[in-house]
Amino acid sequence: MIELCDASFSYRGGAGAGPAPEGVRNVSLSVEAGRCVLVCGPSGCGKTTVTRLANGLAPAFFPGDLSGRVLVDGRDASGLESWEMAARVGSVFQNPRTQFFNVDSTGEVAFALESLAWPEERVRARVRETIAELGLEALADRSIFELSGGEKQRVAYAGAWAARPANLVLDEPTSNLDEASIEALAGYVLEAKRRGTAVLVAEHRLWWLSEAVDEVVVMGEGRIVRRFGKDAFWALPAEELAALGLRTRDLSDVRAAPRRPGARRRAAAGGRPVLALSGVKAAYGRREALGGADVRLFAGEVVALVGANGAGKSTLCRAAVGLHRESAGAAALDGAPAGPKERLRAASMVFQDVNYQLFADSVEAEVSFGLGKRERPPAKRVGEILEGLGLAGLEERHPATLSGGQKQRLAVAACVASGKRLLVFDEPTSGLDLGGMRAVADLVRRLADEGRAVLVVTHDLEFVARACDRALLVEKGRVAREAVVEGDLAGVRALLAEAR
Ligand SMILES: Nc1ncnc2c1ncn2[C@@H]1O[C@H](COP(=O)(O)OP(=O)(O)OP(=O)(O)O)[C@@H](O)[C@H]1O
Ligand SMILES: Nc1ncnc2c1ncn2[C@@H]1O[C@H](COP(=O)(O)OP(=O)(O)OP(=O)(O)O)[C@@H](O)[C@H]1O
Repeated sequence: MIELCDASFSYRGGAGAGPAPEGVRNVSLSVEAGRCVLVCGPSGCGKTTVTRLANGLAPAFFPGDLSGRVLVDGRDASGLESWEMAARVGSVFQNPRTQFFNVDSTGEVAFALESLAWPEERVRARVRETIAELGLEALADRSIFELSGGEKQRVAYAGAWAARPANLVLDEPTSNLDEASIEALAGYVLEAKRRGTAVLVAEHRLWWLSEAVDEVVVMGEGRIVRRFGKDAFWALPAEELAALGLRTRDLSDVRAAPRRPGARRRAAAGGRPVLALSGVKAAYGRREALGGADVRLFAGEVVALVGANGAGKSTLCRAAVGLHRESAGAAALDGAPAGPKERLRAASMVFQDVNYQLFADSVEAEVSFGLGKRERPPAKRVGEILEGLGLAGLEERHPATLSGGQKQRLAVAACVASGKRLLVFDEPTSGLDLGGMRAVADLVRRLADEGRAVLVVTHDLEFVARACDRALLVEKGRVAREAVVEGDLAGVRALLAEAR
């Protein structure tokens, strides 16, 4: 059982402008055994901070001032040793990469059990059982560094689940997962509840929790602003959920924003693509990740790369912009053969894990970081980009102190400021609330309408509906099929169904 009693937390050194600069204020909630409480609300409202209080990371790893009380199984969290906390609370972080203590996946699943000093035989048996239960056989004994984003998230969940802790704390556990894995996770949460586990989840995306959730706590600017029981929450009209920044998988945007036919016509007429990849192969050591992928991307269009976790989407993007050298195949920019270096010069990319690409010491400096003097946008343009992505007021903040969604939008801002013609975004809306997703979608759309070519890896159907012209299904390292985005997204849905 997890209880927060009038808990307030301010990050030390985190004070500054922007929403909820102080972390969270006067939060009271309780998650009883066998129940699931969802914490939601717009980006920066304090969801992650609530999960950090529940698993003791704040203040143990995130220094700050805590008042009020946090109780885990009736014990004051501040009095629990870190191993005791780990034994009681299994956690999945917003960014799974930051939670691994081991370099291999199986070691990571065993880690919590070893910390509890279980005998070796018992650890082995439980690890085997957990891997089988979660269907992770293909990911066993792999280097953590060599897993795709979704694969990391699944290993993180297995690590949290292995010890069958009495409490689970999940911070946006679906942000990198494909549809099948999200459904599976929903099933595990139900199973955990059935076994009496208390489950606290921070999320923007709601549909996968429709069966599991018992109580919904909505936050705004660091405080709890509303609370609902399960039935009252699901009875709320869609507009009200949208006003709270929540993602209900409303796909009506696809009708509200008719696709621009220009780019598609050019593509159909066999015009010259900005980027053409044909038969591109790429590998990590001996593991083949791309087995002959073809992509044609035209100026003025946004093309989605969809497909299962581990299908090769991120690798395809890295190869497209010259960051991962292909072992075979051809690439061209505007019809002329282009090697990796030329593509790297022509393109800008936002990585799936944006923590790898935030380098500057302020939000404002980050937007022009790495650009030559002549390429730097004027201050007014930087201001406009930040404003458009809901980051106005955070200019002076250090990027490391931003919430997950704020970091994500900052990386997008920097990519946009580069002024390059070929833009590649790897899951730019994972972990974004409705407003953030729409801001990124509209910005991406505008960039394409201005004549740029945009490639986006995404599992986010709402984003596809709002921003994309076409979707390409990546399957086992190849582009297997494509669909035009229109109407009820039937074509894209069929692609995703095939991906499973
Ligand atoms: N390490 C930190 N240092 C200083 N301030 C922080 C830190 N982490 C978060 N904050 C600030 O605390 C507030 C709450 O952030 P938190 O990460 O809890 O929000 P969130 O609701 O999880 O956001 P998101 O949906 O974007 O992940 C924000 O204003 C954020 O900028
Ligand atoms: N650094 C690496 N070293 C070795 N193998 C890797 C590495 N990165 C990815 N892989 C493997 O290559 C394959 C393709 O990974 P990639 O990251 O391109 O997939 P993805 O479609 O983007 O997945 P996700 O939706 O989970 O992000 C997967 O089998 C993955 O395990």
